[in-house]
Amino acid sequence: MLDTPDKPRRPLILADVRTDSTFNDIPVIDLKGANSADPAVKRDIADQIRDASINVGFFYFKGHGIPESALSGALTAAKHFFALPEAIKMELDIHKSENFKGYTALLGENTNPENRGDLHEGFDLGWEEPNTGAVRSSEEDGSMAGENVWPDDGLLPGFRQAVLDYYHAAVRLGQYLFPLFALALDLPENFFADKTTKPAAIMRLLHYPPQTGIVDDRIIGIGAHTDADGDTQCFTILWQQDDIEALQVLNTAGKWVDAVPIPGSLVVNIGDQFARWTNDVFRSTVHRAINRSGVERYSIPLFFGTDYNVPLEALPSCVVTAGDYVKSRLEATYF
Ligand SMILES: O=C(O)CCC(=O)C(=O)O
Ligand SMILES: [Fe+2]
Repeated sequence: MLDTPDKPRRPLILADVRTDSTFNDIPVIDLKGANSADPAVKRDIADQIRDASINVGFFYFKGHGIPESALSGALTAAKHFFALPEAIKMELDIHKSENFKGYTALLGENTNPENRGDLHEGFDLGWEEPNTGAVRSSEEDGSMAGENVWPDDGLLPGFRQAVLDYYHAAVRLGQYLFPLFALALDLPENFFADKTTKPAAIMRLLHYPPQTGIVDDRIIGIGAHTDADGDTQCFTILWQQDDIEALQVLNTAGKWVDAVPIPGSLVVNIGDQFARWTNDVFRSTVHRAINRSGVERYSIPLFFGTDYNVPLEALPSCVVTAGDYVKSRLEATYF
C-alpha cells in the first residue's frame, strides 16, 4: 500500500502497530527488488521490515548481494586467526587499545552481568579506508576513533584484506538498508542520508568453542543481551555459519526461539538506538548464543549506527501527543 501525502498514517504508537500474539518464527525477507523502479515493490519490502522490526526485532535477509567469496574469505580468515597461539593473539589484547580494537580472550567478556563470562573469543575492528587504511578523526568517530590493530601480515598473509573486504561489503549493505528502514518508519526515504555519512560500524569476528554435556547457564557462548554498546546501535548485520545452530531469540512469552541458520541469508536485528529513537516502536530483542553443536562455531556481527554526533530525539513519525497516547491506551483497553 502506498502512502499519499493527503492521507498520512497515524503516528506509529506502539499500541496501534504491535500485534497481540508473540512470535515463534523469525521472518525471512527477500531484498531482491529493493532497487526496483516500481515504488510498490519497495514499499512491500519496507512493510515487511516494519512488521518484523516492530513485532520480532529480528529477521533474515535473502538476496542481500554480498558475494559468497567475501563471506568465505572472512570465515577462513577468522579460522586462521583464532587458531594462532594464545600468546600471539594476546599481543593484540583489546585492553591495550584505547578504542576497543583487537583481541578478546575466552571468558574475557561478560555480556550478561548475571553470568560468569562468555565462552567466545573475539576480534574487533572499526572503519578504515579500503586501500589506504586511513582512519577517521576524533570529530568523526568520537571516542571510538583510532587505528585498528592487525596481526603481522607475515604471520597471516591476506587476513587484513579478507576481513576488510567483507567489512566494506557489509557496511555498504548497512547503508543500503537505511532508506528501507526510513520507509518502514513512514519517513522520507532519504531521512537517514545526512545522519549516516560516517556511520558507526564496529565488526567482530567471533569464535565459539563447542559446549558439550551439561551446560551451566551462567557460562554460555554469549549471555542474554540486547545490542547496545553505548546506544549507538541501530541494527546488527550478523553472518552465522551454516549448519550450526547456536543463536536464540527471546520471544515475548519468555521462550527462546532458535535462529536456525538459513544458507545464503544474513540475520539482522534491531539494536537499542533504534528502539530508543522510535520510542520503542522498533523492538531491540534479547538474544544469546550457545554452541552445543560439538564443533567450532564462527560468526561475524557488524553493529551499525549513525554518525556519532547525531542527536537522539524521537523520530518524527514516532512522536505522539499526550492525547494520542492516552487514546491509544484506551483503545488497547476497550478492544
Ligand atoms: O554469534 C551470534 O550468533 C550472536 C552474536 C551477538 O549477539 C553479538 O555479538 O552481539
Ligand atoms: Fe548481540
